Amino acid sequence: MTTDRRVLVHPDRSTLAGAVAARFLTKLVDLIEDEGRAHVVLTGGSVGIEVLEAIAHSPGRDSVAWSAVHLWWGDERWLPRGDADRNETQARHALIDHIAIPPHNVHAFPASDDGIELEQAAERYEEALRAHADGAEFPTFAITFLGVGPDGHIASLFPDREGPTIERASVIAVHDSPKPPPGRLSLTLPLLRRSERIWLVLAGADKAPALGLALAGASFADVPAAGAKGTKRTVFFVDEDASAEVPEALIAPTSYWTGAMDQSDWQPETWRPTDT
Ligand SMILES: O=C(O)[C@H](O)[C@@H](O)[C@H](O)[C@H](O)COP(=O)(O)O
Repeated sequence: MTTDRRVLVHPDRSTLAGAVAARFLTKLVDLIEDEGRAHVVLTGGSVGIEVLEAIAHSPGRDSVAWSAVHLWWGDERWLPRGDADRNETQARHALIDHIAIPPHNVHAFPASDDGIELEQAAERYEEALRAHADGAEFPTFAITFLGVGPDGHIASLFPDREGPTIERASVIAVHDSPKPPPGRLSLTLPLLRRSERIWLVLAGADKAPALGLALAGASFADVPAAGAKGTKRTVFFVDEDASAEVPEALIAPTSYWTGAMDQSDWQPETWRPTDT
């Protein structure tokens, strides 16, 4: 078993979303069979939501015992409950409204019209996490999805802000997000890194430089995606445009061949497709 980071390249974002959805459902069924329950962290962003839509449209969707799944978010935008730009709203429309998951298993961040301040909202979410920790400090996240911004941000941890380097807290209030809205809530890297599997999903040529830097050893203060590392697996699911600056050695052989790969080099026995 390796915790090395792996890059899986797909021809386009639609194929990427479909492939991640298929992997997710298969893995989730196995995890529930093995562990009895699975805590999953969702992400906002267009690619993350497309993945949720692909899950909702998958024939395997209803093969999951959703009552054994708990859904969390890696971050949230400080907007009124039900606002179309909230990650929760988009995830409900894309997937949650279409699956038989108990409402108390869906752990949304507080909203800006809940009558509390951003800092109190961060405290409340941390309390909710601790309340579902099964005797540990926090739940063990089986799979954490993360989108990646063109600047390498993940969740609401942005370069040139204090968020990526915060060690003392697990859930923080963000007041100065360069990506609107300025007010956000975010899990911090120490909490995200408790995830067994971190699945980063990104597409588009504008993501290529940040991905290349993240995989080439940039510091997570400069490129927060560089700090995303699961305890068991870290997989970057990308489309071909986003893979343009990925070191060749990190691109896992996939069912999709880019022009750069020489098919004669692939020894299928050295790569386990279920290795995610
Ligand atoms: O609240 C958010 O905006 C997300 O959590 C953010 O971290 C997002 O995942 C990235 O900005 C990538 O977004 P795209 O997939 O749309 O590029």
